[in-house]
Amino acid sequence: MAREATEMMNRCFFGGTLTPFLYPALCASSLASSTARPGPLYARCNSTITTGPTSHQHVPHTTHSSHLDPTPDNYSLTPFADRCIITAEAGAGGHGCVSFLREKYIEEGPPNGGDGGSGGNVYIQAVRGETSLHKLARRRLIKAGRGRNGQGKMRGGERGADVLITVPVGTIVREILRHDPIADEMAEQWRNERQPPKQQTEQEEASSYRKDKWLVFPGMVPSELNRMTFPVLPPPRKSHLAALQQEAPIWLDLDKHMETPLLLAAGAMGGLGNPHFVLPNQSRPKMATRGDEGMKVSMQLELKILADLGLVGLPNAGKSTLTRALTNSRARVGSWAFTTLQPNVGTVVLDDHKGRPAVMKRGRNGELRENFLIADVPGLIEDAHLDKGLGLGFLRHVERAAVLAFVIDLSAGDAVHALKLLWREVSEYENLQSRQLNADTERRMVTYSPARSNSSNGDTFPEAFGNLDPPNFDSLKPLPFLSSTAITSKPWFVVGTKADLPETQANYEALQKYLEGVKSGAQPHPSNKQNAWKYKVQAVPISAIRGEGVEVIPQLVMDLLDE
Ligand SMILES: Nc1nc2c(ncn2[C@@H]2O[C@H](COP(=O)(O)OP(=O)(O)OP(=O)(O)O)[C@@H](O)[C@H]2O)c(=O)[nH]1
Ligand SMILES: [Mg+2]
Repeated sequence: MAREATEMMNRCFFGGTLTPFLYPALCASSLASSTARPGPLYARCNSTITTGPTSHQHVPHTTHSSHLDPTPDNYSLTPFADRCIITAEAGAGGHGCVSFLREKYIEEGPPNGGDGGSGGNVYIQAVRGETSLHKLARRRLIKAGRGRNGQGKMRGGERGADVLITVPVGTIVREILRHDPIADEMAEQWRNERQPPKQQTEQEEASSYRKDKWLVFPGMVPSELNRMTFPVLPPPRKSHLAALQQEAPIWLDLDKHMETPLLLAAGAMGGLGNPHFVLPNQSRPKMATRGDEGMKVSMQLELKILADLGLVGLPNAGKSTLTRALTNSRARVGSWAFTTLQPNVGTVVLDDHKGRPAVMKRGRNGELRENFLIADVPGLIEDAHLDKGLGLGFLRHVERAAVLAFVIDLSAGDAVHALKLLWREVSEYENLQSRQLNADTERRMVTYSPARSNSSNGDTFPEAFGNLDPPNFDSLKPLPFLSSTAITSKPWFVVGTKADLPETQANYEALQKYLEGVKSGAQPHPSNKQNAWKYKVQAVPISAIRGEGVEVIPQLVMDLLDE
């Protein structure tokens, strides 16, 4: 019985986009030929076919709340943030140690101070379970552990603890600022090496005491310190892990679950113990170097939910009720505008072995899809693209949805007008995004100017090269751009909700007629854009509050995912 009904429903729905349960008059002829059984059909969300009130009957107003018609206080609210700025600081290195061997009969033993441990690394990983950036937004500074100092008896310091930043899948990471003391030092040294050699006195050759670099034997008096000669400072060092570090500036689009973390900032190197400074004339050096300071990277994190279906609609259209009807989510539902203040993500289970018809769909790598994600965002109002209402801030979550569903309240006036209004806001948002992308591209463009050749003056190449500034290799490479499909080229369909209310049928029919026109090209695409997707566009009438008509949506979404 259930199978027959579903088949018939599909035939009705996909053949002429008619629904026997909501608007029986529209489907009467096709039903008459396909079924001999009398009585209206009701297909509920859980696929049990029952008899219920017909469309002209009012929904009996009951005081009982249910999953689909909950009381306004029946919802779950999880903390949510989709943007934050964090500073990741790699661990500083531990200091080297000044120590000497002390044993019986060995009065003045050789130096045996260990090296400092290197600092901890900062990693990032996009994981499936995370849904929000609120935890990171609260922390702001994320610091890896400092390496421990070296100790006597040649004992090296322990490494600093690593930190792992876990973010939801769909997070975009952009570097804002970077402070890398070792890279700065290396650049400085590079420049100095290319300067014409100065006449240095022997006194200058040996480095002087630099408090930020040297650590001296405890108990040393200032006069002794002044008399001390310090060896030349060892060159700046980077940990071998720094080679795996993300290139500057960091620009990541973490749109897949990551099995292994990605290194953002490698920990700094520890200082050198006093055995490193033994010289022929100084067998007992009383100095060690301090550990390096860790690098700091400030980044902007932005979450753009990666849902398969994004719901776009005016406030109070019934988006959250539809999310509840399709999923187990407990999005807030209320009969006023802006009930939803933050995006809700629900998981639509395609086959939960409870009688819901299995929707067959294989993913890119051949595995059977068991579920898909649906993003319910706050309602859009007119001029949302000018940052009115809450729309603009949340449109980024539908921007990356594979399929868009325009949810339109059939009982709230002209549905075609509402659809055009929604499309206008969405396409304005898209224009805004492309303008921003162009500005970004311009900012990142590198103007190529060939190096001036001085060969006519008889200069040799290395000398001519020596006069140039150090090349900034990072700026020479084109940075990867975030690939995103234009919103207007995404497949979409319209969900006409509240079809259980009286006098919605004419509105639905007008909407259906308009969409036929769009599909055939008689009407312009509601976004007024050329090449916008319109091939299989259709409207689905539903009553989310009763869970009627919603069962066709999963199959529709799965079909459109291939587009
Ligand atoms: N009769 C009827 N009422 C519905 C239906 N769907 C939703 N409603 C009612 O419409 C009102 C608004 O529903 P919501 O789901 O909160 O609407 P929304 O689009 O999420 O609203 P915002 O979050 O404010 O944008 C609630 O009172 C629902 O009970 C439906 O199919 N039929
Ligand atoms: Mg809502």
